[in-house]
Amino acid sequence: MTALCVEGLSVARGGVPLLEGLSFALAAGGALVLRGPNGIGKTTLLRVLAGLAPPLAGRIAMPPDSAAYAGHADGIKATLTVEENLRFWAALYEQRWNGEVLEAFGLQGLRGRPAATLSAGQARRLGLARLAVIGRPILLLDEPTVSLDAASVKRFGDWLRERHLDRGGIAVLATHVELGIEAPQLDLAAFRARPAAAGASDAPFL
Ligand SMILES: Nc1ncnc2c1ncn2[C@@H]1O[C@H](COP(=O)(O)OP(=O)(O)OP(=O)(O)O)[C@@H](O)[C@H]1O
Repeated sequence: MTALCVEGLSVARGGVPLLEGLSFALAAGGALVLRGPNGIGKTTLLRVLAGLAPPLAGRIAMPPDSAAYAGHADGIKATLTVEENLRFWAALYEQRWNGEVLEAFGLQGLRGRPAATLSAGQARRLGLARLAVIGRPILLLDEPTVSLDAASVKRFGDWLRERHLDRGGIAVLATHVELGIEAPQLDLAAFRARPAAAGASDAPFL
């Protein structure tokens, strides 16, 4: 059964430690909402969990090839249509194509449109629909509802609850928006990295 376990994790950005001593565990069906002010390190943490950047310290345990990160860049191929993009991703991840995803993300009327012509919210819906076709059980979601209207937020929340979490998926989300899922919140302010202790630098040699 899929699980995500984080122990004593510290992360840095641009060489600057941001968060330290993070531990949490999620079993199948579990979700966690990351909270904290701008710049605390939510994106950095999600990228480290996704394996896109190395941790400073600590351990991340999950089954191999089980996570997908969805960040600010939607990763959409502009010259392909909406449906071609989704079929491309499904094939890349060796998943069976199922056209139901178009309806689940409100894309059926846009299936033949070149992705380059989508509005910001429509492109975001396509980027989120990617998550539904690649079949990864652990979703790492960075502000997934940016640019979405209220109906699209609800549609995504419903999909996440009914089609992902209720089927044993896991999600870690940075979001300020209510998605209608039951999830504990982790306030990252409590894990802000302390400045290096006095005397720890090599200033005497400068
Ligand atoms: N390329 C970079 N090089 C150095 N520092 C960076 C870089 N990108 C971001 N930072 C800094 O790293 C810190 C953490 O950024 P991060 O994007 O993880 O925060 P966040 O909690 O996701 O913020 P927000 O809520 O604004 O999206 C911030 O202080 C930011 O200014």
